[in-house]
Amino acid sequence: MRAHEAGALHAQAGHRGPSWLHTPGNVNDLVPQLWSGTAKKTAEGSLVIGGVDVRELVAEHGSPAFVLDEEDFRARARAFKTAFKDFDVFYAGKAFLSTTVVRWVMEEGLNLDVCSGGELAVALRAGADPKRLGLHGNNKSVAELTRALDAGVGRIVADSLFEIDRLIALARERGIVAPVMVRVTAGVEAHTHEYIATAHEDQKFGFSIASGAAFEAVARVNEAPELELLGLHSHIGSQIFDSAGFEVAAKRVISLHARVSEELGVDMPELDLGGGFGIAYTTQDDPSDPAQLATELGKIVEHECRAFGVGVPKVSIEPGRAIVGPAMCTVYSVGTVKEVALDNGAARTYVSVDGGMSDNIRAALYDADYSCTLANRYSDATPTLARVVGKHCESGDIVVKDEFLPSDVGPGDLVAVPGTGAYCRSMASNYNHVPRPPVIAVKDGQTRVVLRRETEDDMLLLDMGVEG
Ligand SMILES: Cc1ncc(COP(=O)(O)O)c(C=O)c1O
Ligand SMILES: N[C@@H](CCCC[NH3+])C(=O)O
Repeated sequence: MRAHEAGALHAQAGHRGPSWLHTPGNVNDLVPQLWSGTAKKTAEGSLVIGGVDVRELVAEHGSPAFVLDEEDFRARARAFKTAFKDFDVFYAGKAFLSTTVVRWVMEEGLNLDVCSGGELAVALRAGADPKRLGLHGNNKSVAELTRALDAGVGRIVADSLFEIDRLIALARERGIVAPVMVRVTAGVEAHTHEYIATAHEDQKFGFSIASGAAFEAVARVNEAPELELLGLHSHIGSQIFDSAGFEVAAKRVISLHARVSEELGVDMPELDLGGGFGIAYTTQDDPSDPAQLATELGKIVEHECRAFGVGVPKVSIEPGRAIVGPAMCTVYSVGTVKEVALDNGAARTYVSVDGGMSDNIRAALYDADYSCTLANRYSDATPTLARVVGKHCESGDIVVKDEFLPSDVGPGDLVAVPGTGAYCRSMASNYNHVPRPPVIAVKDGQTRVVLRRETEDDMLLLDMGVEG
């Protein structure tokens, strides 16, 4: 099919014709930048990742399933570690965490950022060195803080005055000095979805630099003998492509760093610029690679430190999505297909799969875009503009808003969605009592269950009304 015919197809579907879609001509091919490094299509059209054919993976483990490309995950972690050689790199576990992943992160020489007692428990259970852990959160409980202090976590990122007081009290009780960073808000409007931007003034995280609250918090930590002031922490948001936001944030954060040095006489040894580096969900997204990011961030920090006349502290970053996002895809089975007439006389093909918003809430929550491919066979049927939807009792249960799929897609086919490693399994729910899918690592033709599939029995175990 030619481009003008593709345009006609868009028009037919009443669609404004987004340029990120696969062109119908390559509907059987993968768009390499959206997939993990080892993903490829066989001549028969089936998707192979880590040397494992997803048809066999589904035959053994069922669907839906998250497929985690171990080599790709490790390569991305290593790329950050290598590029940011003068920085510390903390993998942000909120994107996806399991004990296996903690071990990979540690083996690749990265540190780990956790943001709850649960994530901390996974890290400790995996045998992570507590000194290489950082604990975040705007409302950490006393139990979480206690556990972190008792474990000897390397840094606790303080987010409120109440928490600073709690840390002082807990450290005093234990006769220890707690290592603390102070989370600040730089007042940056990051160019991302409102719900995943975190450095504008009107939100719950951190202490405002502009209002003076951040300086007061730093002074409070500094004067407490029970606390060791490590430095400032700033995270401007997630899925960000433009380094301008980091630049503005770094300027404001380093200005505060310099003020602390001048007025309190303290040279804080560390500075954390957070995570947030965007990935390609569609061909419209053009992310920077770690080497570019490292060069840009390194220059920004050096320039600002020189401008403010302070030494360059040890800088750290916290990428989550950029490491695990592209390393995983989700494989679904198609259950049913419907052609639905639109008001304008056009039609839309709804392809229903066996998962949905319970394993990927991002389309419903952030209007996120994804792409997909037919994963079990080659098809030379005419491409049709399809919407991939889940099985939940909710019309917003959309997995992929628009994608070309062969028009003969039907029950029993497999559809794979790339880029689902970050904030999909980790934000999964049991909505409609649909069990959460497993995460299956693949490497060198072998599969390894990283998280097993949830069962109905797992869910019923919580139901105290169950008799017998
Ligand atoms: C404090 C902090 N660090 C790191 C991250 C990881 O962000 P991303 O996965 O976008 O790299 C987040 C999440 O947005 C965060 O809140
Ligand atoms: N959960 C968000 C990212 C923000 C998470 C951490 N602050 C997403 O899926 O994009």
